[in-house]
Amino acid sequence: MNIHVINGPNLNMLGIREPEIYGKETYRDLVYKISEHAKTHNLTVTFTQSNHEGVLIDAIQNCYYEKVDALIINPAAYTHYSIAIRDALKILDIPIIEVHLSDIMNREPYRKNNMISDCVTFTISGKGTEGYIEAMDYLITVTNKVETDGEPELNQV
Ligand SMILES: O=C1C[C@@](O)(C(=O)O)C[C@@H](O)[C@@H]1O
Repeated sequence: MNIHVINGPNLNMLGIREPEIYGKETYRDLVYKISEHAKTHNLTVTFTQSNHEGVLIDAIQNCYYEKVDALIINPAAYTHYSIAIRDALKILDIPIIEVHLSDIMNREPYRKNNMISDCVTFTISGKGTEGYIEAMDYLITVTNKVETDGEPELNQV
């Protein structure tokens, strides 16, 4: 399985940026953690981090062209107001897991506004960097289930 991981604005500043909210691990630590987990489970992961909305949209569209199997995305602040990112996610017909390091539903009221939650497979919020690992584990479980269960209606004689 080949998974793309997209992180939005200011997530490159993890470890420096409000560590009491987002933790002490850096973006580099996050990429390492995800990559190590991917290695042990035979997954291919690629990454995009950008502070620019258009770059994030290009990365989402690229998942379509590159035939990526699943997307893990933390659009950061764009979660709360980007119709353009919402529209781009609607293009994809693959599992999309939305991850937030912090618990966005229990912070400032404006973070409750979520433009993408109804376009994603599910949302993991408030689990720090472990949220990305949980998203990968979910994708592994779902993929194994599809492989094990097969497509019974096609196999029936
Ligand atoms: O930049 C971020 C990070 C965030 O997506 C998170 O991971 O907790 C939550 C957003 O509200 C915020 O703007």
